[in-house]
Amino acid sequence: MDNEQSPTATWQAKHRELYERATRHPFILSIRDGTVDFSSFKRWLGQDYIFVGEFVPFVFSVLLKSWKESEIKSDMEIIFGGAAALSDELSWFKNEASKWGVDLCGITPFTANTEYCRFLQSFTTLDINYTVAATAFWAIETVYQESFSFCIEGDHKTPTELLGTCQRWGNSDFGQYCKSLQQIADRCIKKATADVVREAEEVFVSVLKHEIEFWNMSSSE
Ligand SMILES: Cc1ncc(CN)c(N)n1
Repeated sequence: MDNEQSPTATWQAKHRELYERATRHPFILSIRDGTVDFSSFKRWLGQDYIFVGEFVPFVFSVLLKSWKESEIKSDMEIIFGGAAALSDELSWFKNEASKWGVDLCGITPFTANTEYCRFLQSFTTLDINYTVAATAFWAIETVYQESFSFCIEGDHKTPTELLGTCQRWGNSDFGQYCKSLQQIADRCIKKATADVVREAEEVFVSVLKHEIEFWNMSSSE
């Protein structure tokens, strides 16, 4: 990052309590300390497969906004890299579901998931600008990166069966990708009007709240 303050880092600090609840949720802590209930993990797996199905059009809508609104060519390359990886991600979910005996066809989304997916859909309209959408995209990916990387850092007791899942979002390449998304969001926010900056911050907070609800849904009966 350059010497100037990063707006997204400022928001991470300002909303620290919420940020911690999203990235250090009891569900994640239970994976890290090895006490996770595998039925919760299976619930998360099925629900997240549905979520990723909705995340695909969201990411492509960010890509389209970047093509239309960004003067920096590399933004599109970074976002397209993320979009292209989702095909592999959906295959990973199918493979993982068959390993765990989760029937992906028979899954009904829970309320928290439906509401998060509706939130994602709201970004696909043309009136949401690139700055706001790029902020949401960075925040969504970063919560997973910070959560799952914590499960494979230091003195963890993550069950062997879950290491692949944690590595999927916790690996350093994914971390680097999230940093690139953060740089995109920061650059856009620094140039945006006060109204857009306010909207982007609200969206950041909304992502954190949706992520917390998503973890709650996964870990509760
Ligand atoms: C709920 C949720 N948030 C984030 C991600 C990471 N793309 C995900 N797969 N699911």
